Amino acid sequence: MPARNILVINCGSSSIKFALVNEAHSQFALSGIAERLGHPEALLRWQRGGEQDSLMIPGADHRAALAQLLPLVQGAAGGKLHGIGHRVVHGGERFTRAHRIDAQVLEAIRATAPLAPLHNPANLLGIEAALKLYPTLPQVAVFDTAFHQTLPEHAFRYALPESLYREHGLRRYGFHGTSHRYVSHRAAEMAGLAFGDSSWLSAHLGNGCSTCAIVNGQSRDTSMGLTPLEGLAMGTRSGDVDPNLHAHLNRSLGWSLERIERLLNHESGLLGLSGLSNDMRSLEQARDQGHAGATLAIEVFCYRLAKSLAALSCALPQLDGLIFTGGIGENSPLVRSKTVTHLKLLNLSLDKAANARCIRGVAGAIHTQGHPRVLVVPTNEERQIALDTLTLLDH
Ligand SMILES: Nc1ncnc2c1ncn2[C@@H]1O[C@H](COP(=O)(O)OP(=O)(O)O)[C@@H](O)[C@H]1O
Ligand SMILES: CC(=O)OP(=O)(O)O
Ligand SMILES: [Mg+2]
Repeated sequence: MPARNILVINCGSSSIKFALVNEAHSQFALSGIAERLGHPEALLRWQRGGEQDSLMIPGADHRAALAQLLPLVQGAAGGKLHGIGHRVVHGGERFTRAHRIDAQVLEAIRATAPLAPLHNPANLLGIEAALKLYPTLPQVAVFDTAFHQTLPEHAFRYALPESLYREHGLRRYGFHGTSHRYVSHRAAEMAGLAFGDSSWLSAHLGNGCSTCAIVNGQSRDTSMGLTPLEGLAMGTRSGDVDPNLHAHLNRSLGWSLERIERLLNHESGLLGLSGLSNDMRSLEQARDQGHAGATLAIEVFCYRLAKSLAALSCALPQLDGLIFTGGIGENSPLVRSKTVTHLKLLNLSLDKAANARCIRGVAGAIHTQGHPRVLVVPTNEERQIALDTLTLLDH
């Protein structure tokens, strides 16, 4: 049987990230992004075999952008596309693994939308547009939350009255599960350990950031909660704040819920602290030039990350290694070094040269000999989504 092609779609509110994944090749045949959807300056950018290209698609919505994508995808797949895998951020308690999309699954994703108002409605837009455009192709939903459904109750419950959990689903769900699962599996391979018999801490540091404790192949605790706002300081998200902040801003400044939601999701984190940028690359450059806001933003980011990792170590019987992944985790020796400096009580220590070497997709061990493993493992959510999609289509 020839190697199969899966189109992977990660739909945001104003963008669609996509990749054409072939089960036999680690490089994507095609990948790209359609961004600023709904705006006059909407743009489709893609790369294929080292070549980059772009096309203005003024005013295109999700469906129009997908319609533009299809010929590119079909061309790169040689006319042979086996299915579509969709990233869905929130699957609630219903989904513990990937599911073939049908009317019931769509309804369940819709029902979960109030728990992820920034993510699930966008994911649904992508799925509905793809179903209309490609009605005969099998389509699969792969959930960020699914991997975390193994959290024990003492880790997933908030200290709130039980009825809020039972009647309204208020609990910690966790996100980035596809990435934490992929990198911890790879880390076990790199270390020569069995995934089912090893314990890891993982830090996924992209625009959204989260940590996870993985024991014997299962997620046991994670830093994100009911929504992807809880936990670490991120690009534009605040992470943990005092729960009384909402009431305080409302009473003392008269801010509405919408205003507070915008503050915490879009104006905080690295951007809010630095007053400059949500992009770690820009902040590192500004820090080198003595920018006080950028310096503080990086310090807060790393300290909070270390604090979260130390807290999650409570969920581990032993530590077989700490994993760094995501755009920042894979590319910033500075963030890795500052974070590990706060974790001396976990006996962590980095090898300076190895830490400097692991950037731009280079995987490797960066710890000092005789200390617990620290690994840089490039994530590949698209590949994991494609593999989950193929596994489901095989059954
Ligand atoms: N060389 C680098 N040094 C520091 N940070 C980097 C570097 N390259 C990328 N990043 C950071 O990675 C983050 C984006 O991560 P990524 O995983 O691509 O995001 P997303 O969650 O959108 O997939 C940004 O903060 C970006 O600045
Ligand atoms: C769940 C989440 O935070 O996703 P992203 O990192 O793609 O924003
Ligand atoms: Mg990414």
